Amino acid sequence: MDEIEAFSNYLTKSVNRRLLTVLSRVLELPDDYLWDNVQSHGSPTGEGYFRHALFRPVQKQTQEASKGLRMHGHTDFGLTTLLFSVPISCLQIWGRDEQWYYVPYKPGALVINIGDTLEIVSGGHFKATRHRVFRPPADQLHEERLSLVLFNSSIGDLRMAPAHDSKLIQREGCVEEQGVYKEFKKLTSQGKLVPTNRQWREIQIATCTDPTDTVNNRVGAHQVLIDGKVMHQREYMGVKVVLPVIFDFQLLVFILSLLDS
Ligand SMILES: O=C(O)CCC(=O)C(=O)O
Ligand SMILES: [Fe+2]
Repeated sequence: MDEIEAFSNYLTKSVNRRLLTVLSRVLELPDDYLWDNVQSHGSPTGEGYFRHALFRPVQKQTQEASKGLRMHGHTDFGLTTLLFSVPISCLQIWGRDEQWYYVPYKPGALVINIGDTLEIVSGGHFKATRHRVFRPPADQLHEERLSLVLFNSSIGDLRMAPAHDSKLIQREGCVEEQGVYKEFKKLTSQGKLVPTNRQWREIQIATCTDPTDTVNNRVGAHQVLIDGKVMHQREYMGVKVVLPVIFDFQLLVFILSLLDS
């Protein structure tokens, strides 16, 4: 336990703090701005957590119900997420060309996701990383996968808002046309309160949808068609969150091959 605590402390107070320094500098804020004003403190991970999970290969029935999906496309709620690069490829990110890509394995590397809070604090200059967990390529389907993730959380009572002290935001304004920032902006411009970091975090964790739920994971339930693309749509506290599913032809071929065998 002591070792885990020391490791969490190191990841949060050394690695993440330096990361927040770099991100503060990009926003032309004092070096410790994000660490002092947004990062949650009080324990090794503040209100965030360090998660260690070992995933076993999934059974055929689960594989078919989930269509290979292990976690829906989403953005993390907080400031930054630190994921340890692992040799079993499951983590995917959404590319600018609107395709999902496996994050390549780099021994000893950390994968850093930008979370919703950081997107909003940065006035949309940083985009929250859209990612999902998907079945690995065929040659890794029977392997166990270790997932080590540090979620850096932001101060629970804080309402999410752009850092108006940022010289970058003062000079260039906010980037309003995308992501969760756009939805938050809509609420504030209607004079409504946006959720606090704690509310945003808790509702997302509590209502996380199950990829094997064949009742809700279909168009007309949790999914909608936008410009011919299948999107996963949820609403949390008046904030609409729409994330891509897309139809995967490789997957169709894979399922048909399972039915054949
Ligand atoms: O297990 C992983 O690689 C990522 C998990 C994840 O994205 C999450 O828990 O938010
Ligand atoms: Fe995530």
